[in-house]
Amino acid sequence: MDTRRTRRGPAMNGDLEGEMAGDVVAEDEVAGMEDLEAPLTKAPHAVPVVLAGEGHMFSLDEQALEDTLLKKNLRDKPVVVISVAGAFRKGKSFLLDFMLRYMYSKGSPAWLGGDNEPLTGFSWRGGSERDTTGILLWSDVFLVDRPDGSQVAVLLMDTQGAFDSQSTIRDCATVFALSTMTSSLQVYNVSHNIQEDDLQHLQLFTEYGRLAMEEIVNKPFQSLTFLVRDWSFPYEFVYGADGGRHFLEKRLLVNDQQHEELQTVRMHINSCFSSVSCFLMPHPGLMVATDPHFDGRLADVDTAFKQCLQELVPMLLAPENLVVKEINGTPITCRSLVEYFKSYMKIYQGEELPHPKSMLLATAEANNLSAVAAAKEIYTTEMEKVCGGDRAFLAPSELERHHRRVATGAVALFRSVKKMGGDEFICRYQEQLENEVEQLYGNFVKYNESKNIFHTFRTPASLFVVMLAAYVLSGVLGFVGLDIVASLCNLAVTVLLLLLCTWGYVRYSGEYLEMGVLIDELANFIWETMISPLSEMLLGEAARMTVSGSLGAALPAKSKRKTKTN
Ligand SMILES: Nc1nc2c(ncn2[C@@H]2O[C@H](COP(=O)(O)OP(=O)(O)OP(=O)(O)O)[C@@H](O)[C@H]2O)c(=O)[nH]1
Ligand SMILES: [Mg+2]
Repeated sequence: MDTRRTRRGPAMNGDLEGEMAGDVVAEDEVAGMEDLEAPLTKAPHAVPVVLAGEGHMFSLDEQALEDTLLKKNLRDKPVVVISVAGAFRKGKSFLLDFMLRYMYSKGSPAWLGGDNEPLTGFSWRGGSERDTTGILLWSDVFLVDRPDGSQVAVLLMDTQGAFDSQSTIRDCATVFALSTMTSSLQVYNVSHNIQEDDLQHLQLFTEYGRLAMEEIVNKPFQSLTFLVRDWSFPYEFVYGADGGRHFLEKRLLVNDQQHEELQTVRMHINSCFSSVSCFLMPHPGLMVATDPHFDGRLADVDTAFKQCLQELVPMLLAPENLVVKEINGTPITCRSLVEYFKSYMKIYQGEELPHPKSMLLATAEANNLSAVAAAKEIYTTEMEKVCGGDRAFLAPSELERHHRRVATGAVALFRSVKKMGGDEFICRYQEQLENEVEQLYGNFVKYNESKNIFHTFRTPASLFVVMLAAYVLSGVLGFVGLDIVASLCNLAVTVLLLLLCTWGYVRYSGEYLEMGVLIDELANFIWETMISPLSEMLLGEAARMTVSGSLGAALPAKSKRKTKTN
């Protein structure tokens, strides 16, 4: 009997202990049928499966996940995953522990428990610092018989609260997205009201989830329930599911008078989930919210809260209300859930997904980027005026002068636009602008060079010069009797002529561009290694001769003058 007690729920209702009747069975009780006599020691507990590691990286404890889900009696059962997510310190784990009580009570009307039982299960506590980290599953997966005769495995999932002081937006988005992607029902725990920022964060996080899903189906996620805690306006919308439905209809209403921003967020939520509902929960009482010694006993909880729990928990967990997890319309078993978990996790550990950012960072980035784009636009337009398609070739020094002038103007324009993010942030974007402008200038330089007629004709000129030289050489060699070498020169003339014709055809037709590039490279090589050094040498020689000639002519005149003055 002792061992069985350890195997039952941690917050068992005394009167329910020992009862096995009903249609809900903790999985290890079924598993245990095979080896009932084996010593059973480990009490049901929360199993961390997604662990928050150093450097804001999450890792998956595959072993723990497999140990929880791949038990013989479970692995091929369709799985129902109920997750609770939302901001930190808002009673998520506390609520999950009531769900555990319900699951362990196997449908008993007295599932809520006795007045003086402390609430145990997933770790919860008072205080202002976060408690839950990563994602945890309850070690007992509950096998439930549904009214249609099918048996499903029910898994409860607790998640790290969002927006605590140690998590980045990316951390929050990852936990929320992972839990939404792997659950059939996501309970979005919000406080007091459904505010616009709650909707915006939901939009951001679900979009982050959608990115990681391979095939985007119409509705990537299943059910979403907004759970509004500490609802204070029952005179407008009554507590519970009914009031919640009316309240949500109003909150998610899309109409033409709304700003586009408000419409988009609502349409996004409707497009992401197959069903969306809402439940309005009253305040649980001051003892729950403020007493450091409160241990979860019902005696200290307000009656209205308890009444609502009696409505909420069966609404989520009663056998007839359970919805099997589906991905792309296919029901998922515990075994496939393990695989999905692994592959989703890999995507979030990789670097291919964009990093969600805080609102300020995203806005600052957007307005700095748009200022960069405007400045680049000005630079391009002004430079086009100087050396665009309809302009003639410009001397490189002149082009550079214009570049300096226009680039300075573009940077000045960037600086003059009002931007968010602070000086250091803005400087980064200014540097980016300067680099991009330099790249654009590089393109303008190349474009300008292509307009240089000498540059354009460098290839045919090089080929022609070599061809002429080979032709003359072949004549001279033939004349002195070196016929074999002369024939080789003639062959070179033919090859060069063929290359010249091919180059002309490529330029004219725009076909076989690779061949054109090869011929250009060959001609460039000839130019750089033969023609250019030779012409420089000849020009240098000619200049030297001219200078020495003019000096020679000038010297006697100078000496004449000298003698005259003397
Ligand atoms: N005001 C209020 N407090 C609640 C409610 N439910 C639970 N609490 C209290 O909120 C505190 C935090 O409860 P937890 O369940 O640990 O909250 P959590 O959302 O899991 O917190 P993290 O794990 O840090 O994200 C506890 O002191 C609870 O007594 C509620 O509906 N309203
Ligand atoms: Mg918690």
